[in-house]
Amino acid sequence: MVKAVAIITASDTCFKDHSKDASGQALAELAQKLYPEANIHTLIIPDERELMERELKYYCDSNVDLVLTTGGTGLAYRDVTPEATKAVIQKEVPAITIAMTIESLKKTPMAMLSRSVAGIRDKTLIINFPGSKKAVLECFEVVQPILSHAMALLQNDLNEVRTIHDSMQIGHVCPHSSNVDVTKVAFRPRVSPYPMLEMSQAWKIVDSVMAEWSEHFEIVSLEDAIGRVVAQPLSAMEPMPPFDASIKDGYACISSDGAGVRRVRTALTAGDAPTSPLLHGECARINTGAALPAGADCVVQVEDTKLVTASENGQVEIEVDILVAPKPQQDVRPIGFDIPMGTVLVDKGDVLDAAQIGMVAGAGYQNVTVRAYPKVALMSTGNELQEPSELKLKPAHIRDSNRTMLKTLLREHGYDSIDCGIVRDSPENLVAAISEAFKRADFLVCTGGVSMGERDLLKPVLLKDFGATLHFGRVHMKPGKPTTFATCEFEGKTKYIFALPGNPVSAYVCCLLFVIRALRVSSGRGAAWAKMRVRLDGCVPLDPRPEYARATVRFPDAEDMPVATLLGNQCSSRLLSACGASVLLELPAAGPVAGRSLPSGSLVPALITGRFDAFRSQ
Ligand SMILES: Nc1nc2c(c(=O)[nH]1)N[C@H]1C(S)=C(S)[C@@H](COP(=O)(O)OP(=O)(O)OC[C@H]3O[C@@H](n4cnc5c(N)ncnc54)[C@H](O)[C@@H]3O)O[C@H]1N2
Ligand code: MOO
Ligand SMILES: [Mg+2]
Repeated sequence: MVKAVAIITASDTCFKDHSKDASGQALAELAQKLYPEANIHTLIIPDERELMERELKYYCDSNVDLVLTTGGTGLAYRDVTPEATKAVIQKEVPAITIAMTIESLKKTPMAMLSRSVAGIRDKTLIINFPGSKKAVLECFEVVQPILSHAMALLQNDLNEVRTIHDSMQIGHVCPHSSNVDVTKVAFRPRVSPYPMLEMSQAWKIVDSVMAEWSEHFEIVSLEDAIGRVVAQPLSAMEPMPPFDASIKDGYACISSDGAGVRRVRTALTAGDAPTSPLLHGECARINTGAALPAGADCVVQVEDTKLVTASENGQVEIEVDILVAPKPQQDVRPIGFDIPMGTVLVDKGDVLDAAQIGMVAGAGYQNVTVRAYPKVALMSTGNELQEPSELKLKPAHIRDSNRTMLKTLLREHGYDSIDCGIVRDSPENLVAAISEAFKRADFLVCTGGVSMGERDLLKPVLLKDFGATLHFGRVHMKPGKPTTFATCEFEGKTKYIFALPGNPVSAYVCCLLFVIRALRVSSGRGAAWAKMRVRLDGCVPLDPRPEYARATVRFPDAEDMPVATLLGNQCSSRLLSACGASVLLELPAAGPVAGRSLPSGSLVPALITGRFDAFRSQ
């Protein structure tokens, strides 16, 4: 267990201006990612041997597990980090720096000029890294696989050491190995072998894998086209309006007649076909949307007229007075005013909304060709699960809430799914059910069985039985840490697997953040959720992992920021914390300061994943 890591930057330049310390910053981020629960201490000192020795001793004697230095390893006069390190270590571990050098030499012969040292003082491992960010990133990748084992050896953690040795015997140590023997529970890895990716990396992977999705098309009726992505443009085959139409209820006139009394020749309501042309001195009573008679070039609204004579029974207007001289084209929509013929009504890539669908319907289309959605299969895994409809709960059982939730969540975002039921936690059951799901769908979204328990079999089954490529198996996020994304070839087709954690809130959040994102990318829509900044209306404790906290939002005043209220306890099992959520607050990780919280009034980014008609606040 790594509780504390220290990063020391040795550089005269960075000591004067801390903002220049890119390599120390990079090391701190890498260490935090690898050991999210650890305290990370950072320090910048000038290239002074005595100072370096003092700080190395201080951290080692304070029981820091790992000290990583950056800088001062070269040939310059003031480069003294290796000398200081040699002075404090009791045993050198030369192969660590040899491995780093071998790897760096593949990139640049300059690696020959690094004099890095690695060694141990009591129970602390010290490693010198070069002073550039690029070199730090490359060298860290080299040493990362041995760090946890080295820590376990130094801390005399016999269990951990034995597990790693055993798993080396049976081939467990490679994170993406398919050689996983799920029958040997004692030899299962006790530390997750899956690298913990940052959210941004995980999203990048999802986006790039889904970008490979081959486009398919389907024809759907306009009524089913809401939210779909247009694959073939549609153009107006006729102008809108198809005739000169009145914009007002009034009288169609000849503008050159000016103001004055007119004989009311006829009455035209919407849908009436005009008969003979108007003559000078005449007008036609007309309604909004009706076609103007030939000869008329303007409409005078009824408010600007006065009755002069009418039939005795009041049924017929005979003469009206036009009080204001009209202008040509006044209150007339000429042919094609709204949509000229040939206008592109919807273009390739448009995401259809109700207005577009109405416009296309108005142009005479009944169907539209859109990007096909992937077929999605939904499956819950777990020996403890019962169908929600079962009347009585068996001992230690719960009803499956995830499947119904995910089905409706997907539907809310426009995606149908195929129900593949509940699958029990055994390799045979999982293999049979996953094969069946692959026959029916392109995407498999399943929940449960992705963490560290001996019944968490999804990852080994995907790797061993389906030869899947695991793109990631852990993400630095809460909730959803063990979220898994894999692809595999099945009967000549690529299948996309989102194995979400079983905890209902984790399944909910990860469906929004990964599955819906992937569905959007694969159907040609933008990946990202719209974001806004909100003001917290209470103090919010921070988790060691970056957190997607569920909250409602209110808009107190047009001038003010929207205000977010957390939906109670954010425990991953408590689905109440997602009920009525309008947003997922993007809370930062607490970082090295344990117990850190954001004070009330802090501004945080929020992903808009829900509606704003939330009914609850707790
Ligand atoms: N030793 C460790 N244990 C756990 C870790 C870890 O890192 N080390 N991670 C925790 C985290 S974080 C999560 S999230 C969960 C993920 O668990 P799994 O994906 O393996 O899911 P299960 O173990 O099958 O179930 C977890 C939880 O959720 C309930 N569940 C499962 N399916 C459903 C469903 N369809 N409807 C309702 N509730 C469901 C299940 O009963 C469990 O309570 O692992 C932690 N453990
Ligand atoms: O990541 Mo888990 O989803 O915290 O409970
Ligand atoms: Mg589990």
